Amino acid sequence: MSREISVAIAYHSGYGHTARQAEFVRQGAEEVAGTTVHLIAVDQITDEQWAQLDAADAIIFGSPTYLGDVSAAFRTFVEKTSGRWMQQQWKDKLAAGFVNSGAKSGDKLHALQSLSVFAAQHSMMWVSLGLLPGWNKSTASEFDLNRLGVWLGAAAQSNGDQGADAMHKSDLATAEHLGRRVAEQAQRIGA
Ligand SMILES: Cc1cc2nc3c(=O)[nH]c(=O)nc-3n(C[C@H](O)[C@H](O)[C@H](O)COP(=O)(O)O)c2cc1C
Repeated sequence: MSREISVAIAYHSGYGHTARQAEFVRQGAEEVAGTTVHLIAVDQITDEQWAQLDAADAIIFGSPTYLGDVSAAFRTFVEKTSGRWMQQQWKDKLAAGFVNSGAKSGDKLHALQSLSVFAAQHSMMWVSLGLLPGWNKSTASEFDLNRLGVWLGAAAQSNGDQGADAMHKSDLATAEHLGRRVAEQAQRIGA
């Protein structure tokens, strides 16, 4: 039997690509019965949304990769959590992350590692992607889930000359998978 849980997605997107990825994370979490999802753009965060973060069972963090790390706007949000960090207010909440970049690698693993260290500083419990890598055999397809072969979270690559509507189907399905997995884990831990 499902219980009521809440999953918050706290993300930044400068040009809309990571926002679209966040939408798919939301869809995935909403596929799990009993889950309420709050989608929060951290550069416009309101007091009500801070309260949603504080009340969430799980927070999924998302950022584009800018110069090999999370964006400055995401980092501003990170620093704004320091009061909560001092009180360890988010201790034992589930956490997970997703990142996006222009290049296939683009050093986005480093941005994802920043998200996981941020979660660890809050003593949160990190949920990995839970997928084997795709697109890594002669018979494989670029439309496999996890085509970019990341374990720590969900990754996406967005062509620099195209808008968010052209994002790769695999990356969006991988983002959806992450949202679903986090909500399932929140359900399981709460059971
Ligand atoms: C300031 C800046 C720095 C960037 N640095 C990187 C980078 O280090 N690696 C990379 O692959 N792409 C980099 N990009 C490309 C973005 O990661 C890419 O365009 C991404 O889709 C932007 O996401 P957004 O639309 O959510 O802001 C950079 C873009 C900007 C604007």
